[in-house]
Amino acid sequence: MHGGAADRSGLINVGDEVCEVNGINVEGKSPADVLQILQHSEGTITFKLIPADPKGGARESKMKVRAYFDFNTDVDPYIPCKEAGLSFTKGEILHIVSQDDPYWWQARKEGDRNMRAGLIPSKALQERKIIHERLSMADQKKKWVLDTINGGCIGGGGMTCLPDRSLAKDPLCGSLAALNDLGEDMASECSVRTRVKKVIYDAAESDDYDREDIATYEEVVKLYPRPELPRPIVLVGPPGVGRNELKRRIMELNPDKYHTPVPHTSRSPRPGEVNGKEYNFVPRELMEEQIARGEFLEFGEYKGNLYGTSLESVKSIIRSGLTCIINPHYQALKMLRNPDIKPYIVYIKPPVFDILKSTRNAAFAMSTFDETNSRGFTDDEFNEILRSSKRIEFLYDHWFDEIIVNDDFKSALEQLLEADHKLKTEPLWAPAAWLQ
Ligand SMILES: Nc1ncnc2c1ncn2[C@@H]1O[C@H](COP(=O)(O)OP(=O)(O)OP(=O)(O)O)[C@@H](O)[C@H]1O
Repeated sequence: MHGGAADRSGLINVGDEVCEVNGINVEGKSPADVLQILQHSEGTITFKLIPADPKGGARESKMKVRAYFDFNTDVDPYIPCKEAGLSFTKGEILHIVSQDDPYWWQARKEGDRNMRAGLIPSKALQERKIIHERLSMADQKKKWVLDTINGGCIGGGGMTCLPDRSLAKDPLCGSLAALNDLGEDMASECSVRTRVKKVIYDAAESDDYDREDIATYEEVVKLYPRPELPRPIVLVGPPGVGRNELKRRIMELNPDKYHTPVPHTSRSPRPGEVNGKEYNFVPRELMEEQIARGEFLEFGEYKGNLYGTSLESVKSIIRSGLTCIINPHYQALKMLRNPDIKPYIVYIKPPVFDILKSTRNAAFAMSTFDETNSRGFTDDEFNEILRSSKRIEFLYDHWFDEIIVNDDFKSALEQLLEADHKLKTEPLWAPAAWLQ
């Protein structure tokens, strides 16, 4: 292990061949056999080695990654040696020091310079675990449907059938509970979708595509602030959580610093509307062509007219040296997260139901689920906000640079201003791919 006793002694190197341990010939023996001998040895241990080519010694890798999952060495059923494992939580930065083994990499936590390296699952191993997890979940759902039908639970005498939640305890099924909740959410979403939005946006990519992505590790580097090209702030969150209000207020506080792109529309200007101010008015055919070419971050149709935000409008604000602030539909994240834009993604999270309801009611907040915006939120709508927040977190939380809980509005705004200050003054971890 990097940083372990053998490594620190400087006497044993990667590639050395072990011939004898305490005088016992171990040629042809497996590593497990040699470990047995070591476990039964006391005091000084003597190795007889054939040294590897001194010039061919393994160099410590400099790769840093952000972990996109939690790993707990105490509960992992596959780790060859629990004591040698390195537990971590989602979002932590790990310094990968060795990828020699295809299944178990060696890593240190960023900043822990003196710490001995520990074993972590390799990308390939973690991907296999996730695929296994998804397959067992699909099997479980199939089994549940069959059991339900065979057991006569559908319409059967008031009996309630629920999927077996105990599976969530299996370490390989760690996110099963989240997925089950999600399944229920999707079913219940249908019942709440009676709302009419002012503008219904569609993004080019679908959620299902994103769910196919297997998030394990992402190589990261420190990105230094460039005042001439400020990174845009992207506010994501469930509809109705308050992203628009936060964007409006931050721009009101600093009109010379923050800008938001002017949306495009295919509808004709109304009296008094100026092209490039309220909207960029474009002919429908042109907007359709631009959408087909993938030039729109998000788009949708409302009352026969197209509306959307173009990628170019975001880029032109960045080039002007102003901080672009946008609150797109969460499906636009995939398109935004690229080296040209380098977004700083802030997730606006709703507080728990009681606080969500009391803060919004106290502020006489207007429901964004109501087309006329003339009434408060209903309990169903608060629940819908919470349900869609769970869904967004499940799909995209590994991309969030910052999470702000929007309970008290003033404090949420302060946190957003602090986040922007950090963005402008500190080097922050970002995907290495953005610099290549
Ligand atoms: N922390 C808060 N406390 C009280 N009211 C709030 C808070 N945050 C937002 N609101 C109010 O909630 C309502 C909805 O906010 P907003 O329009 O910003 O939501 P949104 O996330 O942009 O939703 P949509 O994407 O559906 O337009 C507004 O009336 C806003 O003033």
